Amino acid sequence: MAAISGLCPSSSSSSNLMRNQHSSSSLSKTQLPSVVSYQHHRIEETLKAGFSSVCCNTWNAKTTSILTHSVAREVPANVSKSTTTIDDELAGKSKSKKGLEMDPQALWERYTEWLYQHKELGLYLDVSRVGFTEEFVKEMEPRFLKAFKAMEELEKGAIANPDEGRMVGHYWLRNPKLSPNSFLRLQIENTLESICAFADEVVGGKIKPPSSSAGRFTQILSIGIGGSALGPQFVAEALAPDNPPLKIRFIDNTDPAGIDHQIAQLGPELASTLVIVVSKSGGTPETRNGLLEVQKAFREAGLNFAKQGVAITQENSLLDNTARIEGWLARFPMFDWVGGRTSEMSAGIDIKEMLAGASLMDKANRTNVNNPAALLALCWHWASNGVGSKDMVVLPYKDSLLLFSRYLQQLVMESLGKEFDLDGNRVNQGLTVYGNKGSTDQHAYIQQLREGVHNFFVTFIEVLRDRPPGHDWELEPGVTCGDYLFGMLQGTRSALYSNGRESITVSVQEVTPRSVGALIALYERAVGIYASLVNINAYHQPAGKKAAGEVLALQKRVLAVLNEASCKDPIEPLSLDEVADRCHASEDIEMIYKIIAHMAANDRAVIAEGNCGSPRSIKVFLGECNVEDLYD
Ligand SMILES: O=P(O)(O)OC[C@H]1O[C@](O)(CO)[C@@H](O)[C@@H]1O
Repeated sequence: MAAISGLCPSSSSSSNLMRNQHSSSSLSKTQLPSVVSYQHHRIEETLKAGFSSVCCNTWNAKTTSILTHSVAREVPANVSKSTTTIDDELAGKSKSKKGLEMDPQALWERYTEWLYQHKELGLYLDVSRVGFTEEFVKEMEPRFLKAFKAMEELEKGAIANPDEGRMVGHYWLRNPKLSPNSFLRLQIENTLESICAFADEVVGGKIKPPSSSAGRFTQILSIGIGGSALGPQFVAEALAPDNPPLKIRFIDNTDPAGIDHQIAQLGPELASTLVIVVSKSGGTPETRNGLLEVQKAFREAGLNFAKQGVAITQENSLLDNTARIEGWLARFPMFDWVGGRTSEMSAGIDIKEMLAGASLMDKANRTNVNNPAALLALCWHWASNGVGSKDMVVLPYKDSLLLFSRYLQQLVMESLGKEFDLDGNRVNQGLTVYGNKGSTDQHAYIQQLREGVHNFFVTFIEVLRDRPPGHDWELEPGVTCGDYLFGMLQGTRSALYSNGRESITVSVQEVTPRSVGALIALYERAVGIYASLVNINAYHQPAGKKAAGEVLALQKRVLAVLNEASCKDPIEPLSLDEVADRCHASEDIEMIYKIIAHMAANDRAVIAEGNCGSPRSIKVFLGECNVEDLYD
């Protein structure tokens, strides 16, 4: 508990949970925003909006001054209008009144006091622009203790996913020695070795496609969805070299036009394409559909799919069995105890380096002292009141990290978006994540973040190195292209702060397999800790794959009814009411209308007469009657 008390910047203990231990700052307790009680803060959200004054007014904020400030924020006439432009952003200033009230010295103190650094990884975490108070940190301490304990148990192999009765073992993937038994350890180590060996042989041309003039694989087509797509997509985008030995493209949906597009883009290179089908369960319909479409394209091109197909899935899943029976080129396991959204480290690009980065980050997150994931979780809890009342906007200022926001969207929202807590209470928890990339977004929705509805907090992802050494040049005196990107980030951070909008900044030296692994590990852990703080299971996905099944079952009944009526002589066109009635699904009449409209739009032998704008006028029948169907 003593260590936990160190959460507070005012503590004299050297064992601070998250605070920068190496700080030389002598910020005293009285300088902290200690007047606002946490409870009051919760009840009076307006006070929260006045956080900039908490931070800005020398950390000695008085309740009255916050209220005054808060009220001022609501009275536009008293506030000089923010008229910031890109130039202002580059100058790091906002013309809002609130900006003028800042106390830069106190802000600098808070920055240095709380700055987290992981020296070996070259990673920094700055939470100074999140306004959590000393009281808040203290109040959260017991929950953090519980979360750390739960994480310790999880890493030892506890059933941390109780709804599914599963262990949660993604941390073992980057440190197999942590596995609860030697069987699992060997499984992880052997899989890693066999994936690396396979990848080397594919890249080196030892494993080659059977009938390509290229003589080696030139393309990868990855088929998967959710965690079985977003991780590889993010990592490929972040880390692929300019001219990779194999180019990678993805099918991550059941949109036929999208699938056709990917196959068309491959053209004759289909013959030298390695198709990797990723599905933990091995039965996800979208992935199955992508596979069937691609297999059809192979057949039509006279190619043998099995010789170019790789399955990554749980042993004995439908996909695994299919791949085994059809004799696919290779099969690699996904483990029951690794969730799809945390499976990024189970196969990929230069995974050893990624694993090393993740492992270092895990180690840093395993301590009760100066723990970056706990610090993130604390900020999320503070910013969203522990109930997701604010959205998390993720802004990576680096093109290659574009997909990080989408990746985090799944990781965070699928893990935290839960109806019930661990005690069975309905809580409807969550934390909304969205984002694209800076500075591109500067010319889009950041306008609203800066001046509009205040329903978010921001996470900036900063990459310190602009380009590989030796490639930079000044496009105007003293200024490089990368300086602009830097200026955009810093200017936006300042402008948001001046307007009372909180932000976190995560900085890495460069985008490398190691830093990407560390980023993934940082967020995986933060999600796990946050889930403990709000008492939910982060590791299951009860809502998952239920969407299409009922609709497709109804579609089959509609087709059967239409077929029967259309085989009569003369054909019996039916109204929608009649179809619904004969399907015994009157309550689904709207869905029946949509099914018929969709089939008619796709030339599926359904003929609908009448005006689609007035569904009640429609009469429908099949262009072709299938007599055999009647006797099925
Ligand atoms: O890897 P699978 O089993 O195909 O699942 C794909 C995705 O579907 C979900 O299970 C539920 O939507 C995700 O968690 C997962 O990433």
